[in-house]
Amino acid sequence: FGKAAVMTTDPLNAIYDLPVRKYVLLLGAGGQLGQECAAQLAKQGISLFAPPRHDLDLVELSPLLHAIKAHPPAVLVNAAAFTDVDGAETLRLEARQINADVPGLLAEVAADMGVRLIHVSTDFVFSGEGSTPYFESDKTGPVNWYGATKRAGERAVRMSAPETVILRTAWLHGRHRRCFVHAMADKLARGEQISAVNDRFGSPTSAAMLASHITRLCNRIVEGDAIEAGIFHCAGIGAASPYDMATEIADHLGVDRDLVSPVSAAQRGEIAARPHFAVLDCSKIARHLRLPCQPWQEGIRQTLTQSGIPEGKIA
Ligand SMILES: NC(=O)C1=CN([C@@H]2O[C@H](COP(=O)(O)OP(=O)(O)OC[C@H]3O[C@@H](n4cnc5c(N)ncnc54)[C@H](OP(=O)(O)O)[C@@H]3O)[C@@H](O)[C@H]2O)C=CC1
Ligand SMILES: Cc1cn([C@H]2C[C@H](O)[C@@H](COP(=O)(O)OP(=O)(O)O[C@H]3O[C@@H](C)C(=O)[C@@H](O)[C@H]3O)O2)c(=O)[nH]c1=O
Repeated sequence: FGKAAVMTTDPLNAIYDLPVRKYVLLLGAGGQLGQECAAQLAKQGISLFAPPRHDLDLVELSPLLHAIKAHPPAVLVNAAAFTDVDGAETLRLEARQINADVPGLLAEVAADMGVRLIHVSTDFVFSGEGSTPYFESDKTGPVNWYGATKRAGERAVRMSAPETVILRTAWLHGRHRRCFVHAMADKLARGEQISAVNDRFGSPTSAAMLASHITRLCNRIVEGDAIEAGIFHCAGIGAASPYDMATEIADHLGVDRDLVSPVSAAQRGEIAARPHFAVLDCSKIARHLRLPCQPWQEGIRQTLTQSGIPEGKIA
């Protein structure tokens, strides 16, 4: 008496309603990239299982691995990660578990079951010491713990499931989660002065573009097309500093570029080291998978527009 009966249903049960070997299993569905992937996959009418973290914590992986074995998807997209670069320096074990151990275990089951894995990685696997864009075959050399765990994830996945498509991306921005682009746009729209790093370069990437490429790959795999495996760089084309991004945002808004003050990375006083020049060459994905990337400026404007900040709003 006095105790209410609690009915619990396993969220993983929903997998069994989907067409075996014809659906996409998406992890990290609540994240910046994951939300965009879920939206685009659903729009394409692809059968999808995209459990949020509160339904499926990847720290407890066995029920998921069991479900994949019992009812395999066509594709497993891993967009889940520990992405707090400074936080990873102290939460080392947690970062390693999500970024390296979990992908390795997923890859083992994917390979056993003949499921294609699409795994997302980062420009932070590189040291950033050079001054020319990185190719997929270039030597890695992470300068922080996040990058080290992501490189370990790449290695674990390739070892267990050589058929995996690894998409290395960079400096993601998008409409679904507050990011650098929104923070800068809000301040500039209020006429506030902002400071942005001008001695660090990367490849800012729109989550919408990356999700569109992932969706197209999923579509092809579900349809039974042969997709080349390996590492592919998939990012905004060109090199940009945060200062370049901020001035691009100012131009989009139609506000004075002088509101953006250049600062050095050293002046920001960050916890984790970051690569100085981690620009990605994205020609391989265009050539081999027929998925050309967009220039980084186009991506910034896409995110602003999709976030309800159209061009010249402030002018
Ligand atoms: N953001 C960026 O600039 C870049 C990201 N990448 C890579 O792209 C991919 C997507 O990143 P992005 O979307 O930006 O990252 P987000 O941090 O926005 O999303 C990551 C998702 O993973 C989830 N997650 C973390 N830990 C667990 C867990 N234990 N169980 C279940 N889910 C978990 C997070 O849950 P919760 O929502 O609760 O936090 C979140 O939904 C990652 O592989 C990342 O390394 C690569 C380059 C740049
Ligand atoms: C807030 C702020 C940031 N910045 C710079 C610092 C940094 O280089 C950049 C973006 O800030 P972030 O905090 O997002 O930086 P960071 O955590 O380094 O972002 C990284 O995240 C992980 C997950 C990745 O995989 C990387 O590709 C990269 O995107 O802008 C400024 O110059 N001024 C500012 O006011």
